Amino acid sequence: MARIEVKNVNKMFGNKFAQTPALTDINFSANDGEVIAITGPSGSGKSTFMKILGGILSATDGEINVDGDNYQNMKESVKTKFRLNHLGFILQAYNLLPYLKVKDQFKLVDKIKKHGNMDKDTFDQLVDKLQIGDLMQHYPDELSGGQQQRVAILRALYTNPDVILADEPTAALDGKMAIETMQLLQELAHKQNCIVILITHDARLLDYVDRNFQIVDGKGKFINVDDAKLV
Ligand SMILES: Nc1ncnc2c1ncn2[C@@H]1O[C@H](COP(=O)(O)OP(=O)(O)OP(=O)(O)O)[C@@H](O)[C@H]1O
Repeated sequence: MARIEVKNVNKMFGNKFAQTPALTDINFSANDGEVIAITGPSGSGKSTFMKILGGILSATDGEINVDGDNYQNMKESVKTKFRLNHLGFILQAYNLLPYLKVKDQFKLVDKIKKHGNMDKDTFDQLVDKLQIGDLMQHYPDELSGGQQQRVAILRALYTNPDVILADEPTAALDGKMAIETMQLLQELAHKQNCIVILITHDARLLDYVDRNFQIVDGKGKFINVDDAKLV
């Protein structure tokens, strides 16, 4: 059985008078050690699907099984604990806390999750790799979009998640940094057996993924990575 299994998931937005389907009958799986790209046109349902995978949004119906447990049926408190211990989110909005300096964004994580966070050596190496050493004393609104994105990436990885969900994680980065970040995510999957699921519009990043799940008009299917046509 795959580590993550999604069966017949539908998502409707709206109210009881008018509903619009955002996702229709989605079936998906992810195994340890895999990098999976989610691709598809704007508005096709990619972010909605990722939010459902991360438990931020509930599906209208269907199953999301993680390690054999139906995520949809978990109590909110269990889901929150699961997210904290297993998931790393890299979101488009970066989600850095505006009133905390960069260094304190990590200290806050230490307060919320006291054990199992990144060791100092690995942290220092990634600070170098992502070039954020000089940013530690700054507040998020003093940073460029790319700098905020790099901090957000390290903060997501800081809890040592085994599932990384990333919504366009390299969109604000220059070409070289985008590729290096993608190589870092690939290394986490292939060497540390994490699952990396990322939404991307950047065809260059497909060189670093194992599988490609394409969503078009709310319907999804795995397609050959080499055949992927990004719209
Ligand atoms: N909270 C919401 N309420 C109502 N409709 C929504 C909501 N969130 C998303 N939608 C709709 O669901 C559809 C899918 O949106 P979604 O953001 O998942 O697409 P996407 O593929 O991630 O797009 P993009 O590539 O532009 O980020 C769109 O028609 C969008 O308008």
